[in-house]
Amino acid sequence: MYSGSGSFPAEEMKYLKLLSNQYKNINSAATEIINLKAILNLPKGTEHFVSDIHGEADSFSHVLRNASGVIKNQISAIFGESLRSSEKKSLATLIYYPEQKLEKMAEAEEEMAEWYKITLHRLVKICKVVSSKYTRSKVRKALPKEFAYIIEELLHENSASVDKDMYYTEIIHTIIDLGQADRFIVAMCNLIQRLAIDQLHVIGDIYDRGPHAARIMDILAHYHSVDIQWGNHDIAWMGAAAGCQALICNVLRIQTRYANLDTIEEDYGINLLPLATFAMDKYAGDPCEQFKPKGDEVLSDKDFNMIAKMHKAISIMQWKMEGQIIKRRPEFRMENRLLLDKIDFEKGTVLVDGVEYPMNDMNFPTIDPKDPYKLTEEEQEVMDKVKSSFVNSEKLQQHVRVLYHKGSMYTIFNSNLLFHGGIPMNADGTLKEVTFRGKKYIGMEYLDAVERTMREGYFNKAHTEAKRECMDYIWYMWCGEDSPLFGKKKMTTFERYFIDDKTTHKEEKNPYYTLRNEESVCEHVLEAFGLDPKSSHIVNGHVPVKVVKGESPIKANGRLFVIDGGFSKAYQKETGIAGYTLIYNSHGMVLVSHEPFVSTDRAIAEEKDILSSTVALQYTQDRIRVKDTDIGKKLQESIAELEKLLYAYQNGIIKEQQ
Ligand SMILES: O=P(O)(O)OC[C@H]1O[C@](O)(COP(=O)(O)O)[C@@H](O)[C@@H]1O
Ligand SMILES: [Mn+2]
Repeated sequence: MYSGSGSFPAEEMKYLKLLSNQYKNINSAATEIINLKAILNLPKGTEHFVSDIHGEADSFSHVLRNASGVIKNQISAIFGESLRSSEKKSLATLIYYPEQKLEKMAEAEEEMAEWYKITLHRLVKICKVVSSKYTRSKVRKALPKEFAYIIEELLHENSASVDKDMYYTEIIHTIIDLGQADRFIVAMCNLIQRLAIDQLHVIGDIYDRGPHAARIMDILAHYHSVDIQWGNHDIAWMGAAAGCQALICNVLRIQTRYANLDTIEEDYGINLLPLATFAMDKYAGDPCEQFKPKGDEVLSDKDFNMIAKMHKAISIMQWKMEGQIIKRRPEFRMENRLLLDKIDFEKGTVLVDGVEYPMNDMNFPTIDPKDPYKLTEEEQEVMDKVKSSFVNSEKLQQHVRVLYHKGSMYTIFNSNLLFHGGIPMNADGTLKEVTFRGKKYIGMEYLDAVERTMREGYFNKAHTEAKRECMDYIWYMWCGEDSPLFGKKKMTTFERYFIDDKTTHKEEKNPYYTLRNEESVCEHVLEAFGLDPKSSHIVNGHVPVKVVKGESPIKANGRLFVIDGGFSKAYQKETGIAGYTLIYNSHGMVLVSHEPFVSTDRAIAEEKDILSSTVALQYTQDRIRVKDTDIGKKLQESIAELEKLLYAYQNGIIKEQQ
């Protein structure tokens, strides 16, 4: 309680008077204080962390729907042995995919009215548990409008008296009689899904490799509470959407590499015809051996060959556009990536860091050895058309704005520091000083400066030098050595396509990626971000955890988690699993690993859930409450202000309003 003496300083008075417009008298201020104090004592909401989704919308969506296995566990905890395991499975499937499951039930179930009744009672039970740690007002906000009142009644039912029991049974009857059961069940299932995850954190790399990044972006755009830490693949798309030609080429190269043209053409309405026609003509007799698309997509021979040609055409354009950036930005110090001018067109070799290697492909009809970084007229035409499609794609621009709006380079949330890649570090574990746009930065300040540039590159006026400069920097963040999102000495894309000697494919990582295994190093990073080194954690993605080789996602004695578990199918043979979710609930932290997801169809028809297992736990002794969280701190500040207002009312400093 505030125990001041006399009046308040002028500034404070101004603020309290404003506050008194909202809490007009002693009663309303006191009520609000009581409410806020009650919230402080509730268990903290559950946070889920995922990363490196790489276009795998179906498994990502499933993991959201089943709350990384939490809902299934809750069903078991609530119903225990009182339900058969097949019934529990069926209930779980209903909660994850209510519309589809209802349709199936309508076909198969003979006693539909009875099924509705039993199901509604079960759903109410689950809903009660998942909503129990939120305030009524928060649950109310999550309720679909049309059923808000009824659901609230049902949630706060405690059938102590016979009368009440009849009342609730009557509600359920009426819902069924009025033919509203389906809609009502869908509403309840969505509510359970929504309440199971209070805050979602995406630690980057939503895009590339997998087929449906656009669908993931649609889900995130409408998600009730999410923050995104940009990954290198996300910023590649952000730069491409801003109009950076080198990144447009990169994005298209990766889409053709994984034969994911649907995202480009269907989701984003980007016309690839100019590229396809050009590639079919220019590389007509070329089998484009090195550019055959990856993945298990079934393609006709015709499509397969066409995509390979497009893949090669856009890759050559990429190296040209990148070469132009490297030449106009000597400050990037990326001259070792200028390889087109190191090709010996007679000998069929290339010089990489002074060593000569044979090239496995020498058909370069568009490269002029005297001016290898210049686009041909035709390439320029393709570039112009494709670029215009990117900057004018309404859907892409909308998704990129979501990335800007909900995303950032790093986030600090409830004492956890989240970022996709790494913080540039010296070999001795100190943070590396980086020169960025002519100024020197370290650690957090560097990431802040990068973030400003990321925003400027997109939002600044088109056709200005400032915007162009920022777009070049966005490209640097995709593949530059000192990029916190990339953090490897070089991206050896050219070598991977054209040099068979695998030693040239190596991409040496910044010391951060090994030093982060040490607790003291993580503590140092946490401190540099203003966090308590003994109680905070770092959460990273970006580098797949090679579980098959015995690598652990938990590093530095539990100070750091790497949660790139391989949502991406292409990386599952490396990781041996199909993704992680880190869960931070009121009991502590839990890391859950997921088995591969088969398909949404089988998840519904055969009730196949993702098998998830707990790989690590960090449980606290006392339950973590809202007062221990960031929101709790804000609430405590509000309470302090309200107590001052109360004091002002009680001591005649501010007049009560009616
Ligand atoms: O496996 P792919 O698709 O060939 O990609 C390899 C490239 O992807 C990268 O690993 C970057 O992607 P990630 O951020 O997903 O690691 C590069 O370092 C590497 O050159
Ligand atoms: Mn990455």
